[in-house]
Amino acid sequence: MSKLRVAVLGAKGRIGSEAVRAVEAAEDLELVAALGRGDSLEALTGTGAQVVVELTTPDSVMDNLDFCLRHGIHAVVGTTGWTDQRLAQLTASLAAAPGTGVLIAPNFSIGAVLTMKFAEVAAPYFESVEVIELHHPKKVDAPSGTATRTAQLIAAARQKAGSAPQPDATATGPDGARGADIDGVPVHSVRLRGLLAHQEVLLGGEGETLTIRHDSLHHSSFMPGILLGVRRVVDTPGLTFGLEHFLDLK
Ligand SMILES: NC(=O)C1=CN([C@@H]2O[C@H](COP(=O)(O)OP(=O)(O)OC[C@H]3O[C@@H](n4cnc5c(N)ncnc54)[C@H](O)[C@@H]3O)[C@@H](O)[C@H]2O)C=CC1
Ligand SMILES: O=C(O)C1=N[C@H](C(=O)O)C[C@H](O)C1
Repeated sequence: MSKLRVAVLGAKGRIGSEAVRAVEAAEDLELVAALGRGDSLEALTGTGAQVVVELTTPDSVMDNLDFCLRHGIHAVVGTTGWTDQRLAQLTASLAAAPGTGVLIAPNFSIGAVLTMKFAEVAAPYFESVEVIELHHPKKVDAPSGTATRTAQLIAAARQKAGSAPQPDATATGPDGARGADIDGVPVHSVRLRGLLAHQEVLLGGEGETLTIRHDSLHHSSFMPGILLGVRRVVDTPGLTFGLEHFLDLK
């Protein structure tokens, strides 16, 4: 059986360099390009890449995906910065590229995907829900893509269940003291030397709390999810948002 031809964008970055090693080590995949900032995307067509793993920056991802879709190259995207407007733009580009698949995964680690799922299930059962994400200090975006997605899932689950607004008597204090408001869910971002990627979802009800915590201790935690995405995206045209769809968790 012929190997799937894979390219990595952001190949010199923290997660991109780990992805290069993971693709090289996979027997059913062939790494055909490992591109960094400034490298020409023409290498993708020149090498016949079938799938791109996009691990760059929010300011690069849209142009890179535009190139991929114009050339019928599938994409597995870990880069953050996904707004409704960007998703609408991508959906329009995908409509003009029938048969091409894009997976956007806010988080590729199984534990983080399960954290999001557990939080979504638990959220309607508690009065209060807040998210704390903790990352290394070189991260450029806040809140993290994972925390943003977690808060959106929590808010949607609470709205569906008819949950009341969260209790919060805060009337004074500096801006930001209560975190970012993502669909009514407070999200707090910590940037700390020594950390990699961590998240806690705190839920509170009458006389009890529940804490759901996940820790990515090494970039290797994201690799099985990336490889799963590469193998599945080629048979999944259109936009898939969230690795849970490839884990049969939805
Ligand atoms: N979904 C997930 O599970 C994960 C997502 N991420 C996300 O992946 C992205 C990258 O994270 P890190 O590796 O920590 O950042 P990083 O800054 O270490 O790496 C990004 C790399 O992309 C390169 N780059 C920028 N524009 C480029 C372009 N147009 N073409 C090719 N390369 C380009 C940069 O020069 C840099 O080497 C971030 O958005 C981060 O949040 C990170 C870890 C896990
Ligand atoms: O920048 C990171 O490191 C990470 N980014 C993703 C995010 O913003 O959620 C995934 C993970 O948290 C690591």
